[in-house]
Amino acid sequence: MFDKSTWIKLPRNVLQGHGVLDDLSAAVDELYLSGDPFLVTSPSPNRIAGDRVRDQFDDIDSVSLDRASFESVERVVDAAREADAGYLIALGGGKPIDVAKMASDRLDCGFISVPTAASHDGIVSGRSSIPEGDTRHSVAADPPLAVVADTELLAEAPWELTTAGCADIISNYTAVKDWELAHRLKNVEYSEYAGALSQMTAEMLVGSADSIKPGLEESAWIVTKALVSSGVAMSIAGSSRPASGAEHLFSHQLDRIAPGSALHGHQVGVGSIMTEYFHSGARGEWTDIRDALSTMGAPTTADELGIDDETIIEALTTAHEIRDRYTILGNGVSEEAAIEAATITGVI
Ligand SMILES: NC(=O)C1=CN([C@@H]2O[C@H](COP(=O)(O)OP(=O)(O)OC[C@H]3O[C@@H](n4cnc5c(N)ncnc54)[C@H](OP(=O)(O)O)[C@@H]3O)[C@@H](O)[C@H]2O)C=CC1
Ligand SMILES: O=C(CO)COP(=O)(O)O
Ligand SMILES: [Zn+2]
Repeated sequence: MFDKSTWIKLPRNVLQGHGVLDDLSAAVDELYLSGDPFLVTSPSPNRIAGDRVRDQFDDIDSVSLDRASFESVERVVDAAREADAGYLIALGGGKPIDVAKMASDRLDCGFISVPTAASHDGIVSGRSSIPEGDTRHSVAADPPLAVVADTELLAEAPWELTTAGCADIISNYTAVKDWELAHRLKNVEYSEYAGALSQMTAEMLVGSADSIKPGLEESAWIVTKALVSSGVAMSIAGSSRPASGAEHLFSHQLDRIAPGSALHGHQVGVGSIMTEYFHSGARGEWTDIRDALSTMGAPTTADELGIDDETIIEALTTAHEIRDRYTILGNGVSEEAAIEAATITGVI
């Protein structure tokens, strides 16, 4: 009997462009949602754009979060229930978006993604990434019903947030290699379509590197388009595999042992240089990854991340413990191998 089936969930409306934040309520109207919105944000996004969102709705309560955690999810669930909200609006970077994504799943309601930074590819994805103790959970959740990505707002965000988004996309190269490896060695389910889309997204971004410069709204446009496309690849796969391999395990481990040191995208970019070295050796393509990151102004060394060499090695040797996801790190790399990889690639 034929027993394959798939259910791909994608956003219904994706608005991207200059000033589209002011079309948020129109985009919501198109979704025929019932009830009032509830805004989930964090301090800077709230300061920058909170009122522009609130001004478009008659009745809207909000909560501002300092961090992504299961506690924050509970806080949003309780506050949204209290407000009898019909749906959530997530305004900010990856943290409020991930928290709102998971809370909307708990509340059985939809959410709208309104990124204020082109810093990560969770803007559209159907995954919510939440740390807990020594591990990190990549929880399945519905993707947003709509995405409203205002390139004027995104272009005004600190440039490092945009370079973090570029690096999150460039890391797709190694994420896809890890996924293919896990498919070959561990029979992990692989989607050709999602893998190809993820890789093509990285190639297109690297191909546009010359147009990605601070102060250009065009840069925010190119990077956001890539982030949306990468999120769609995750939604098609039903997992973060197309965009998260060993380089992400390394970054998640850094978040645990050196919290707040560097942006997610910057950490995965540096991780990707080293994991590409593990994949293809000293003469391999790690130099292409390093050069692409460097052209876009993203960090390529421990120094540029603001993280000391010992912490880099500790994260690299223990990254495989973060979660049950087979990658090129296998059951762990030795300290000597980690030092050699980090030294040859110039990370330390
Ligand atoms: N679910 C998924 O598929 C994915 C999830 N992620 C997750 O997303 C997170 C990383 O995203 P990231 O955006 O870096 O995290 P944050 O939401 O923490 O944002 C990074 C920083 O940027 C600030 N910020 C956001 N927008 C602006 C703006 N317009 N102007 C000035 N400052 C701004 C935030 O301020 P403030 O501190 O005030 O909030 C924060 O300090 C990680 O937790 C990662 O795991 C990443 C990729 C995919
Ligand atoms: O950051 C992500 C993809 O870029 C999400 O991946 P995780 O599932 O590793 O959190
Ligand atoms: Zn990422």
